[in-house]
Amino acid sequence: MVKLNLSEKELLEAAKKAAENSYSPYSHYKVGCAVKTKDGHIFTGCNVENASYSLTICAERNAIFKAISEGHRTFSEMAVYVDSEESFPPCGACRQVIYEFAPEIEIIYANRKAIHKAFITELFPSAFTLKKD
Ligand SMILES: O=c1ccn([C@H]2C[C@H](O)[C@@H](CO)O2)c(=O)[nH]1
Ligand SMILES: [Zn+2]
Repeated sequence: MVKLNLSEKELLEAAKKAAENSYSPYSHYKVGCAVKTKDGHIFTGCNVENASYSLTICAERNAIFKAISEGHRTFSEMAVYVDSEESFPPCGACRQVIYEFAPEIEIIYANRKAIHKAFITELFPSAFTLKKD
């Protein structure tokens, strides 16, 4: 079990709260994510499912896209919470999106029983990138 500092605890609490808004009548996985921008704002997101399953958006991408849409592009921390007894790190699609905006970020991912931490570079080695303007 990893130890969290105060800022990380606050972020995980925000992710947990966001999971309460999860719309997941198909998988029943309630996922919440909170990202902190380098200037200290917290944005949250939950997973939103659809009867056409592939249209589902994960909590992580929802949180990041909300921040980007509000003009925030630099992130220092991310926490993901799933209201379940099993934990999973972000899916492949989310890893690609996280890497785009925060290639050095450490991700806290937790469930009802355990807390884990991993850098995006560990989860997503050899990332696909392009030169930016
Ligand atoms: O990184 C992930 C992986 C899955 N989910 C959601 C999508 C779907 O609603 C449910 C089961 O895949 O979990 C996330 O929110 N984040
Ligand atoms: Zn995902």
